[in-house]
Amino acid sequence: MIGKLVTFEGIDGSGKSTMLARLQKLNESAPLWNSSSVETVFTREPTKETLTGNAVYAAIENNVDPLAELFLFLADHAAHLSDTVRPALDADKLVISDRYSDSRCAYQGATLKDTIPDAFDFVRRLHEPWTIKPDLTFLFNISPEVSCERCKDRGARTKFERVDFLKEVTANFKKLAEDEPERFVIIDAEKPAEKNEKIILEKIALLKNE
Ligand SMILES: Nc1ncnc2c1ncn2[C@@H]1O[C@H](COP(=O)(O)OP(=O)(O)O)[C@@H](O)[C@H]1O
Ligand SMILES: Cc1cn([C@H]2C[C@H](O)[C@@H](COP(=O)(O)OP(=O)(O)O)O2)c(=O)[nH]c1=O
Repeated sequence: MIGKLVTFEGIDGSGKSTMLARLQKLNESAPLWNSSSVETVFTREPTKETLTGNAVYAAIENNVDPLAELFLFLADHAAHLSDTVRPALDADKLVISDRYSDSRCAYQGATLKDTIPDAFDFVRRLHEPWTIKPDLTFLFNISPEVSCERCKDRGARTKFERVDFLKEVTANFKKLAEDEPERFVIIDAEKPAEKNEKIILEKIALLKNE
């Protein structure tokens, strides 16, 4: 495996999809990786229009048992690795994923905290034997209040978009970033996207030379 894996993490409405779309557009005119635009793969978790991704969205909408939900998210991660991430890395590509394993530690670490002892660590350890670790993770940091304000027009799209819950998720993301400071870059996601795009492009350029 010789490509590089970059992930975007953060609570709902922190601007991850907006940034991914900006980079995708930029990549069409000025390739981010090597000489051709096809050498960067833009992807996401939960995956879209796949068997496992559809199962995850159905689980979120139907309030299934949180442990069952975790395993659906994990199944989607396994399928994402084998269908998209591993083949792209094997072909020396840059992979940029909107959400990845840290979302599980942060969100399911919170949904399971009253049912599983040390849920955060349990979720992290479930990934370890088989996941592919990102080379670089941008953590889009906004307050849960701003997040909910930005998401208010999404209707009942996800049950996770509540200030008290997002505070716990934020604390879990913070813990992940503290544990691996060399992998994480914290982005002030309340700042304009243009400014953050510049920071992200600079870090990706550095990664290319590693
Ligand atoms: N840097 C920013 N400043 C202000 N608003 C932003 C910024 N980035 C994104 N937004 C807006 O916030 C909302 C949520 O952004 P989105 O990219 O969908 O977040 P996410 O993918 O993290 O859920 C959208 O309406 C988007 O236009
Ligand atoms: C990938 C992932 C997402 N989620 C949650 C975060 C979102 O609230 C929801 C749907 O993800 P997503 O569609 O990426 O939402 P957003 O665009 O708001 O970032 O699923 C988890 O709880 N665990 C996970 O492992």
